[in-house]
Amino acid sequence: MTPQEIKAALGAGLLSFPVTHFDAERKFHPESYRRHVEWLSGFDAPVLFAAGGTGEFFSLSPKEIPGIVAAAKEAAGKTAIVSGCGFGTEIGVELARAVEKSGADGILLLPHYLIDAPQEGLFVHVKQICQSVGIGVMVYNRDNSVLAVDTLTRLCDECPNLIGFKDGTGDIGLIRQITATMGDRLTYLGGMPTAELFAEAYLGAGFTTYSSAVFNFVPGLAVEFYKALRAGNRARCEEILRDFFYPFMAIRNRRKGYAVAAIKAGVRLQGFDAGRVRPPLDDLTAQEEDMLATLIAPWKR
Ligand SMILES: O=C([O-])C(=O)C[C@H](O)[C@@H](O)C(=O)[O-]
Repeated sequence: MTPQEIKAALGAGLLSFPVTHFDAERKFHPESYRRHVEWLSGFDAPVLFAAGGTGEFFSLSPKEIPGIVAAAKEAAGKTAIVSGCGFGTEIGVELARAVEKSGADGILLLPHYLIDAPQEGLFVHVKQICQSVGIGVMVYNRDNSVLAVDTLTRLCDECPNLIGFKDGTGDIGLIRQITATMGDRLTYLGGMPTAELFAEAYLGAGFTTYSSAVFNFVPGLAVEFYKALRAGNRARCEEILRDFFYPFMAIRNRRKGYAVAAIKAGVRLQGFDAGRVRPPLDDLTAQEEDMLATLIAPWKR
């Protein structure tokens, strides 16, 4: 896909980040992953993100990621696949080139590793990643990698293939300034943990769409929420928030890392052999998994 094609696809609907499936030794488990991606691509998601945050990008070796992208491409049919990318600039450039060769339709650049950096350093980092590939790039704005409006403007001027901006800061003032300044130069994607909890506010701030982690295991419900939101059906959104998202949030908030581990548990509960999370994350306890099973029972496939 060209950068403009992936930009349009990103803006066409609800997005999601499949978990990465592991076997008993916590090695990538392609067969189970492909079955899951194939199931998800049957729902209304124009783009899926392989090896993103929910896909435990931070626990994968850069060598594993092109294979994960290739497996997602094989299983996804017409659904476009964007790959996670990140770490420092050197690794990021190598990884960006490798996933482009594996067929990725675009790249999501996650925050660089560990250290805080000045705006000029972030500018050079993002620019070098963009210039290393021909496919579209979107930046994930959060933690140690928050771009000021001026930096983003310079990047858009110098990198025609920078097509997307995903936000995980929750800083409504900043993101409104960005959408008001950059207009339709970028596609905007809400990416707070359990994005539905913030989706209405992000749409109000000019965002195009959001990514749903729970789409991994209750895709029908995630799509229903998305459609109700887009149709302005606030009553239905609030009902789904109360029946599903707030109880899910209570489980997710029990321990650090559950924004990913609870999603993987949900995928296992739907009958996929997704395996356990890799350290430094940890899995839900048996009791917490039972709570999740009760919550998702009405949406069992
Ligand atoms: O990198 C990631 O996996 C995300 O931040 C996307 C998730 O889908 C997030 O939006 C969520 O938890 O709903």
